[in-house]
Amino acid sequence: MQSVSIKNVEKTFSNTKELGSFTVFDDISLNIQEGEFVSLLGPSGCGKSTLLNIIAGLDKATKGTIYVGDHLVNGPGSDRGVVFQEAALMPWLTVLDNVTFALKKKLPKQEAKKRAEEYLKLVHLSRFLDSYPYELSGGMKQRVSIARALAMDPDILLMDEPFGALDEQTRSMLHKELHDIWEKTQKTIIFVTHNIRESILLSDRIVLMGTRPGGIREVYPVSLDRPRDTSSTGFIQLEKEINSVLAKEIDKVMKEEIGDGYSR
Ligand SMILES: Nc1ncnc2c1ncn2[C@@H]1O[C@H](COP(=O)(O)OP(=O)(O)OP(=O)(O)O)[C@@H](O)[C@H]1O
Repeated sequence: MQSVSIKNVEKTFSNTKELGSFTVFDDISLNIQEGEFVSLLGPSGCGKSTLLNIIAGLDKATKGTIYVGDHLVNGPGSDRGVVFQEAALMPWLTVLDNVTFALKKKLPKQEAKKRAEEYLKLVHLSRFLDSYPYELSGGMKQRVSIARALAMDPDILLMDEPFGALDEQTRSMLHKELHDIWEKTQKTIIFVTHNIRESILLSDRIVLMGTRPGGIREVYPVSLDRPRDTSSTGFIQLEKEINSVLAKEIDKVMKEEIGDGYSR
């Protein structure tokens, strides 16, 4: 497994339609330990996905550096697997073939198939190997997408609101599955969300980001015992504490977007 070290990272988009040159955040530094589960939490537009994409190597920082272990990130790499909000499966391939597809580039066909089956078992989809994506629910598609990323055996799993489009029950089932997978595989996970509960349920640390100016507002270590109980005093207290800071950040965004007419 590997650590991730983010050093003085800035991201500016030049020539945006509305704002011209626009700096999303100007100086983000954060060290994530091997095997740690870290959530990036914050209001819409604060740059969570932008930061995740820079770590993934899908976007470039304007300034600063990212290291995975002692390796400088300058593009996508097999040490990092990404899971997005939409599963983006290949509709013409079965569940098994979707997971086997990329594996076949690095393993002989039979081995790739065996490995894909193993990871599909881990996400409880062994009965659906021959199904096509259109035959699956949203939660099942997301499980395929998690299996596909894990099967490549990356050191780091980067997840961008992976459960954001799912109903509450499915989301809660997948929280448990992801927790078990994380315990079993000991992967380093960076998880983007704007859901406070989700971040407390899953994380070792929660990094709260804000906007205008963009950056890290607070870092909350979560020391509650796992599996976490949403009705425990510690859970509720932390939820309240984070909510009071996040609500201020959201107000700032809403006032700026809607103007003086906005009130909570
Ligand atoms: N390619 C781009 N060109 C110009 N601006 C961009 C681009 N990508 C993102 N932005 C801007 O950067 C800011 C941060 O976007 P980002 O998607 O990272 O936010 P986020 O915190 O992930 O939001 P959400 O929770 O809504 O997904 C936004 O203001 C967005 O409009």
